[in-house]
Amino acid sequence: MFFRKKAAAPSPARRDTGRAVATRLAANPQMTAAEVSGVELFYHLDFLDAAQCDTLIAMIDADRRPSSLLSDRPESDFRTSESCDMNRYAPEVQPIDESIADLLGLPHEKGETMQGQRYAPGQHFRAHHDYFHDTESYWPQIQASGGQRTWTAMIYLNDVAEGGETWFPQAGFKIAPRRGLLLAWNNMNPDGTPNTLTLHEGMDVVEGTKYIVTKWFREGSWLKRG
Ligand SMILES: O=C(O)CCC(=O)C(=O)O
Ligand SMILES: [Fe+2]
Repeated sequence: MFFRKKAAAPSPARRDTGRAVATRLAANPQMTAAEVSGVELFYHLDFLDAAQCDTLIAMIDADRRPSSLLSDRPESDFRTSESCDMNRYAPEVQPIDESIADLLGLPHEKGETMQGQRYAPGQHFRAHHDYFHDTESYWPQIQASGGQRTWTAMIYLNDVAEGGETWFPQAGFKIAPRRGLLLAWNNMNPDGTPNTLTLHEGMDVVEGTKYIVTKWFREGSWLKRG
């Protein structure tokens, strides 16, 4: 009898989603594929205009609360930003929410509620994976709410005077906040297993305030049908 750490099982559904989204993004002339090793990562320099960014920033400022962390071992210094949920049916949010899903070619039902995030100087989100770990106690609840996360889309709502870069230390990629820029990456490997190289960090803001929105997509439907 051998006892060894269970390897993640390949997933044809996640593999197919990964391929379909990457093919769609690669075919979009407004998207650029980032030169990184081992992670599928694309960006769009001007996904939102200044007025859309300002609207979302005002909503985040009005509704922010300390960010939370889904983990069996939360650390107090790990994610020090503030967050809020962006109601997908709010008239200012809905067109943006749907345009992100359309950009990736995913049904909006697979998208979690868009999250607004605000980082003051000294605040950060330490290195983490966006995918869920099937060894954590939250896993059954994740499976019941659409399963594993596949793609992440993030939009920077403003320029930041210093700091606040998003850093992928293992893939060797770092990008500074730039108003309106959308970054999207596949959290899975080509075979549909979690890609450890997607480890990333929201680095400390040094000067200014950083505002972003993040949209995580699940393999199944996150939205409950009523
Ligand atoms: O703030 C950043 O640059 C990264 C945010 C992030 O990783 C997330 O929201 O999952
Ligand atoms: Fe993340």
